[in-house]
Amino acid sequence: MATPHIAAEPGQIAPLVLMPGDPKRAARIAAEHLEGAELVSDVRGIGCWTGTWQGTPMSVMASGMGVPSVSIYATELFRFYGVQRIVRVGTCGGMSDKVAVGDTIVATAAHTNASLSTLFVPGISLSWTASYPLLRGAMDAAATLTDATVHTGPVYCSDHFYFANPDIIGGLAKYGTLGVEMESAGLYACAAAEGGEALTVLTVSDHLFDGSQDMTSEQRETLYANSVRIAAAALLA
Ligand SMILES: O=P(O)(O)O[C@H]1O[C@H](CO)[C@@H](O)[C@H]1O
Ligand SMILES: O=c1cc[nH]c(=O)[nH]1
Repeated sequence: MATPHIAAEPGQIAPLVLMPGDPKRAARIAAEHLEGAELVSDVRGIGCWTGTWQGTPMSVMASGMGVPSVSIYATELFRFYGVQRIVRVGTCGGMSDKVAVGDTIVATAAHTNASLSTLFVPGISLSWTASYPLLRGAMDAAATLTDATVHTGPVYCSDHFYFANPDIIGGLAKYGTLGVEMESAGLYACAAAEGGEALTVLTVSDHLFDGSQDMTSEQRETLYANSVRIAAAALLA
């Protein structure tokens, strides 16, 4: 049975899902990395392809931008399609001197200004964290990549792309936050709520402290090779 946002029939989406934000990146990943990829849903232009990765069924589906969007897709995948693991393959802005444009960040946790941290348990601001088995699988894979610079640590999942308050960015950077993006907390929250597993792997596409090496929109769509390799290995771990 289809959901309001996904047209696939039960069984057409694999238990393992790669989830970029950008629908065009999803199409590219499916075309370049999945064998026998078939489009199984295209509601609102959010394509979902299912094929195999090294013989194991895997799907690629975009999340769109922001916590509300990723929360809809992640919830419907976990709750109605039997999805067990979702790994986001995204981009982020660097907000630490330790990371450079082109590096990869594996997000162990997600700070957020989104309301969902305080929606679930009255009086408590919940911490959103990655699934440990996925995190371990990602780092085992990262250790084999000699051409990748991979960092682990918390990221900031922001509800605002253009509202880069210097006090917030500076404060989060002081406490070891590596990058800013817009979906990880929503994904981790939905995994926690639905009993699934989730991880976020990010390519640093620009840097908040030094914009000289920032990627173009085309580079953000296409330069994800290390993130995809790490994300797929995590799904298969
Ligand atoms: O490149 P994606 O995966 O979309 O991720 C980042 O890019 C978008 C903002 O440009 C937000 O979705 C942010 O999280
Ligand atoms: O959300 C995002 C994504 C990439 N770069 C940013 O600065 N923010």
